[in-house]
Amino acid sequence: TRSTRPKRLLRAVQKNATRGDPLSVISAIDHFCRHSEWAMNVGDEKGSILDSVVSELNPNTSLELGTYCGYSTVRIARLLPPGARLITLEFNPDYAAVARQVISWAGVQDKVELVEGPSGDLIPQMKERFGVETFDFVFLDHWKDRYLPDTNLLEECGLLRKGAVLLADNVICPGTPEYLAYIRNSPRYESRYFQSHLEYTKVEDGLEKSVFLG
Ligand SMILES: O=C(NC/C=C/[C@H]1O[C@@H](n2cnc3c(NCCO)ncnc32)[C@H](O)[C@@H]1O)c1cc(-c2ccc(F)cc2)cc(O)c1O
Ligand SMILES: [Mg+2]
Repeated sequence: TRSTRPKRLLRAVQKNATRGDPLSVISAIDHFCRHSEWAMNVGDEKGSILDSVVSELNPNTSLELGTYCGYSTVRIARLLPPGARLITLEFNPDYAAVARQVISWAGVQDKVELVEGPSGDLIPQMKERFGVETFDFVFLDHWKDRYLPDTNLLEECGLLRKGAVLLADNVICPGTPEYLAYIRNSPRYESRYFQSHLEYTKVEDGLEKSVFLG
């Protein structure tokens, strides 16, 4: 079947990374994206900021919107304490199939639940179907015009714990203007911008970290 960029990325992981070694999977993907084909992973520079937010928070229950090839899924999952879990949502079955293999190559599959489907349908099912009480951490990296509606959905479904952290990728490039305007002006959030660069480039981009105040 036709080769796609995610499939070529997966082949690079299987060729260059060591099974069960998440760091080797992360660096194999970063190398592939720098030297072979750019891909929309959060990347190493913004990835280090993601790592520090996750390590400081030590979240028990995390949500990722937009798995793509599983790069940030692996970055987050490798830092989670035993018993903690990450639910990641991906509605493209081809991307989901690649991500499942990247996640298991890294050996973090026991901490990750990849659910195929659109976030708009799945978020309201988190409590009943997935036994989630509230999320401690949410990483937003899916369609940029869906950050705000999905944040409102998480609020409406009572899925954010007081003190929960939302970390949004690409708030500059491609940009998420409606989301930024909302989250920076809402009295229910305390936000901070972490300046960085678009993955594998010198273009400015950054992450917005927002604490839900309840
Ligand atoms: O567009 C970007 N990301 C989108 C990610 C989409 C992934 O998430 C999945 N997805 C989307 N919506 C939903 C959904 N729910 C919503 C729909 O129901 N529910 C579940 N899964 C969903 C897709 O299937 C993909 O797997 C981006 C672009 C650049 C970029 C910058 C500069 C450039 F020049 C070019 C590109 C850089 C980045 O870091 C970026 O993240
Ligand atoms: Mg992104």
